Amino acid sequence: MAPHQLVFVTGNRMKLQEVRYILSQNTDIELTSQDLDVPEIQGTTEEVAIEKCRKAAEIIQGPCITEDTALCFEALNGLPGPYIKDFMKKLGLDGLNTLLEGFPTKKATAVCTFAYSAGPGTEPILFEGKVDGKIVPPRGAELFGWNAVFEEETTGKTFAEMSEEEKNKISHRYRALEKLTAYLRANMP
Ligand SMILES: O=c1nc[nH]c2c1ncn2[C@H]1C[C@H](O)[C@@H](COP(=O)(O)OP(=O)(O)OP(=O)(O)O)O1
Ligand SMILES: [Mg+2]
Repeated sequence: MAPHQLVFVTGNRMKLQEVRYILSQNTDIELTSQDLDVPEIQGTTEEVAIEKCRKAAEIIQGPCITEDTALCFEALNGLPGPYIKDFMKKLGLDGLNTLLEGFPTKKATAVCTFAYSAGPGTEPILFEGKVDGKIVPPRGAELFGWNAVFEEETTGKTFAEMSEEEKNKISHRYRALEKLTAYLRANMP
């Protein structure tokens, strides 16, 4: 069987690295990438994901995948959600903790949404993966986004305290990619 080829449009090198790692463990997909920071609209995570993938397919004039990561705080009814990037930029990792001071719950869910477009003019399809945890003062190397302040529920470790292998076996991204690859297997044998 010929390997599948897929273009991942993302401006984030760490995402790309994790996606390459996960796909290389589980599939014969050959991933290429386009380093574009596609503008993101406001809306629900689903709306943001669909619109970004639609625009990415237009720009590259072909099939592609995009990915949106949201970090949803239970105490804030799901915020910052898809706006976590701006929150982190303005508040930093300590600020994410401060934000929850005074709230009884620090629970958070990491949500990864992949979108696949078969090409310009087609409706993107979404694949979602979630993992539960809570927001804690930073622990571990601060190499990727909010990894150091997200303590995963079942292990009690922050993502930053896990090896690449460990995170990529249980992460929101792994779970979303499982669904995407199952779809590709079923529809593009
Ligand atoms: O597993 C993760 N562990 C820790 N931090 C993470 C993770 N995954 C995304 N992140 C950060 C990156 C960005 O600050 C925000 C999501 O924003 P998001 O728009 O999806 O990512 P981005 O703009 O960096 O790349 P892209 O060009 O694919 O949109 O959360
Ligand atoms: Mg982005």
